[in-house]
Amino acid sequence: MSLDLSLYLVTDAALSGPRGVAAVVAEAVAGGARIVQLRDKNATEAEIVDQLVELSAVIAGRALLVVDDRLDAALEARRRGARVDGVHLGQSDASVLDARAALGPDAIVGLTANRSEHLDAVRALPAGTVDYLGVGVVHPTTTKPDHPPALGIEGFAAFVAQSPLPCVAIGGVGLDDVAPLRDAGAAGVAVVSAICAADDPRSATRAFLRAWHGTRPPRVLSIAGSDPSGGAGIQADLKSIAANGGYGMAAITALTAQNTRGVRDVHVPPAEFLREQLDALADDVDIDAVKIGMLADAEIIRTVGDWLDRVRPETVVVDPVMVATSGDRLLDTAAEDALRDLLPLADVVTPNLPELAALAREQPAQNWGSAQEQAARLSERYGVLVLVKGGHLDSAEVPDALVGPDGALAAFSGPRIVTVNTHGTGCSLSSALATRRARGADWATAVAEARAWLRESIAAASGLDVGRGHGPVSHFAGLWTRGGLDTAPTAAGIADEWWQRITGIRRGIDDLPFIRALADGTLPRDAFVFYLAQDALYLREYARVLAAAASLAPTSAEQAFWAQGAQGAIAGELELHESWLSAERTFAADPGPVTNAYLDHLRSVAFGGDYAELVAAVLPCYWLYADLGERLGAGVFGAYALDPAHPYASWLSTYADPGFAEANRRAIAIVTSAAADAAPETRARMYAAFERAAQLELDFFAAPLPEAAAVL
Ligand SMILES: Nc1ncnc2c1ncn2[C@@H]1O[C@H](COP(=O)(O)OP(=O)(O)OP(=O)(O)O)[C@@H](O)[C@H]1O
Ligand SMILES: Cc1ncc(CO)c(N)n1
Ligand SMILES: [Mg+2]
Repeated sequence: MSLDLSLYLVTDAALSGPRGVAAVVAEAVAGGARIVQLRDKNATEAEIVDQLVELSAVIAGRALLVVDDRLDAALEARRRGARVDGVHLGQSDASVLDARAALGPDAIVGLTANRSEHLDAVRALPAGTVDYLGVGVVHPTTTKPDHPPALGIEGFAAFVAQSPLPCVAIGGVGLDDVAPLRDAGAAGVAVVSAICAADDPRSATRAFLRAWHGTRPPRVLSIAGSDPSGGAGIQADLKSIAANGGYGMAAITALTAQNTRGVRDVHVPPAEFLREQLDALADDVDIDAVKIGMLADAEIIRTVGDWLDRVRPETVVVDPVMVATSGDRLLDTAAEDALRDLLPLADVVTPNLPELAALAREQPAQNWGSAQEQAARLSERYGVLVLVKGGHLDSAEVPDALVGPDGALAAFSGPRIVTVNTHGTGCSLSSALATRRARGADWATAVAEARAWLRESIAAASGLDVGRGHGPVSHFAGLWTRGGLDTAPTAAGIADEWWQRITGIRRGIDDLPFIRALADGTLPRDAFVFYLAQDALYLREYARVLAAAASLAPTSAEQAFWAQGAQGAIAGELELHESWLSAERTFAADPGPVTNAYLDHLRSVAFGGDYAELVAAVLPCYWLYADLGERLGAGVFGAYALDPAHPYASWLSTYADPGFAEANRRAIAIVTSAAADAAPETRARMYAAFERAAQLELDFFAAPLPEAAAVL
């Protein structure tokens, strides 16, 4: 193990209290202490040997173990099989030369020093005799009653500047001293009472380490599967960690063949190789946080659990990848049991609703309140915090809650972003959470920060245009924008986003009684004729608006397209209307309130003279009718809609016509290209005009048949 002196624990039996030195050492090492000095001036040689044997077992190779002064005890403990890495000697203790000779070249030999003559003596020694100097006391302390005058931070800095060896600051070191001592050149800080007397030595140790590492990016390890599409798995984890200020590493548990539309195959390398990956890292890198994702089977899960139990990283987040988007369970029973056994080794587990139910061995919660109660039971049972994710709720808001054994500790919510690009959101959230925590945030703050980053990434996902299924989030969108690397969204990405953002409207249209009855032919004739009469009035004005778009078009091709659209609205579609309304009566109806509202919207946008905004406003009429016509013509609403004997077959065939579909594709391309080229604020106005028109399309279909309608 490398000589990491950053957090050097010196034991004190009295301060450790009834729980004992070994318990304090176990917690401090779990908190990240990487070197421990057993120091007990009152113990006998035999007692020191026994303590070294006990501490060696407790530390289990996760930290270096040295003993203060007692060279013989170190040798005896080694003879009894203990791992004792070295000794720390005072100026009046055995000579460092004897210690080096007795312990060998790989041992750790430390020496107390605090005067310039001590440095002269060290310089006179053969190179490699002493590995580090313990320099203090920094402040007056009771743990070393006979200490020399305190150096203070400045005195320590002056001494370090003269020292040929790494210097560990010792004596009265408190949390506030850590950064100044580090900045003064310390190789580490030796802490006694601030950890030995702490109620929670693990947290106290972590606090010292956070103070020592300051803004160094946390080293975050993802233990997960590979997703070649980059949206989930270790690929998403590494991007999420980096985007949230961490240094990402990854040990791969499984290889998947997947894309934005699903998983085709999974290959699971031998668990032993995963162990090799994990040990290789732990032997070399101090890992600040671990995020655990896809673990394919029980053996893989147990391998990770054994490693976690040995290494005890400061932060562990488990994202239980147990249920596929399709709802299929991804793990067999043995693996699910093994995953439950892993939970006590984690700080937080981040299940979505199906995964929460699976872990709790209960039915899926039917509402958000019961989901949080289920999470509290899981938290209580396994001693782990639960970030229950509400993304799968069919609600306009997307809630998440950080839940402990007594219920929600923090609740979060925000409007659902209407998009299909949510592949890997769970992976990304959990990795961001682990990173934010490792940067020093408390859990609730870390969740809030991770959510905010993820929201920004989801919202920007349409700009990536990756795959034709559920696309990935844009992990660096915020950084790209703030760094001037803003990538304008693509036309395809905008089409996807706009279409998704009106999902509610589209579902609303499909659910309308008018549409249902139109599809199955049960729509009363007078209701249909009323709709057609209003539509005729609408189309006559719509044709004028399209002509206005033609007059504003920036290219002749677009001018021709909109002019042709105007002609089609008057000739082609009205032909249908005249067949029902008779030529002389086609425009006889009075425009209803919705007809007026829709035409007012189009006219006001046309009057504004902004071409991009105007073509966005006319697009829903193309897109929603083409979509409806295509699905009716495909039998989505029932095969009867395809029957030539259908009472409204002429309407259905007009909007299922391939020519209309082509015109729609062309209109989408023109509008979304204009949006992609537009400034963000213009793009926002375009979308607003588009969404307003889409809503008016729904209102138009839903317009109730007036009691005394001038039905023709
Ligand atoms: N459409 C959305 N709008 C806003 N936030 C979202 C949306 N979808 C997901 N999120 C955020 O992402 C988090 C995780 O997403 P989700 O609920 O899909 O988890 P998951 O099912 O585990 O994801 P994955 O399939 O990647 O594992 C949610 O808790 C929520 O915070
Ligand atoms: C490798 C991998 N891990 C996690 C998920 C969950 O999104 C996925 N799709 N692929
Ligand atoms: Mg998930």
